[in-house]
Amino acid sequence: MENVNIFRAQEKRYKCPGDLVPDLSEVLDTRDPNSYGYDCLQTIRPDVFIYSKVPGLIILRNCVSPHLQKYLLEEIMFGQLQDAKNKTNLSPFYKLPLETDSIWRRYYDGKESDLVEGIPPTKPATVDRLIQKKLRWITLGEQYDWTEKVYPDPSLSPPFPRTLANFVEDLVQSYTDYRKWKAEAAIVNFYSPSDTLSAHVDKSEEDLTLPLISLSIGLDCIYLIGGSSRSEVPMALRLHSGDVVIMAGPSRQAFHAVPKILASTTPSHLLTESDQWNRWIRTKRINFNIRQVRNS
Ligand SMILES: O=C(O)CCC(=O)C(=O)O
Ligand SMILES: [Fe+2]
Repeated sequence: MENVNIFRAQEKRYKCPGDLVPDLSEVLDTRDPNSYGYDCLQTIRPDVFIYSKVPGLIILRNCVSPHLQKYLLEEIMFGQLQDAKNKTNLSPFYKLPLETDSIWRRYYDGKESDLVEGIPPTKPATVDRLIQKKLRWITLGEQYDWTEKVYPDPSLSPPFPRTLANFVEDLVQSYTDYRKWKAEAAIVNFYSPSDTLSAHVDKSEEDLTLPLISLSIGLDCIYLIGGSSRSEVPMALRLHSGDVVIMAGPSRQAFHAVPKILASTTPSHLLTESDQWNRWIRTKRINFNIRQVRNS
């Protein structure tokens, strides 16, 4: 029988309020050769690792260049977030201004105290609160429906952003056996230091053997990944800005979670001359979680 408490105990172990740091002594950090479990890592190319305890998982250390990290963040905030076709967790609850008057644009231009009307019974909220706290995800390409847990008719979806697709398709081709893998949908997760993502398996895609690829930008996090049930003890991995994880093979259907975002770990290359940008990025981890949805 599944003992859900085994995974949950590890989530509890790392989860702690905001700026506090949990005990990292059993967390694998690919940037620290003295860290726990480092000797179990196998280097298959410089900066590319596999880990015997999680078959199929590929860790690409520092794989997204600083330039591309910034480009992807700017494209999300100044581009995709302004387009009503890309759904966010806020879409059903607020009358969001879009295009050049988007909540991001207002925030960025110093109008963070502006109120945005809620769709009743949701109360209005300031632009600052929406950007800093309430925006948790946006979908790109095929728009996953979180309520029905399905991907609706693809002909209604906006196209998948090309730069991001080219980048991850090359990685999947280089490091897995899937030569024709296509980026069709992404969930972009925004986390602040007190946010967590609880244990789950992503299983709405048609072919659950096709790899899933995940880019981390901004604050470091602790990422847990176990096996096919919550009874297996997960490994804890510290992910840094620029790291990529490919969940291929058995790891594609493994339980995983993000119990902790580590405050004050933003790399300086993500800062700009804008105070508003810096105030936002200093307290965020942004995860691009990319899938092929359809059977090839
Ligand atoms: O934030 C992460 O690294 C993982 C996100 C995730 O598992 C998901 O979006 O399904
Ligand atoms: Fe996931």
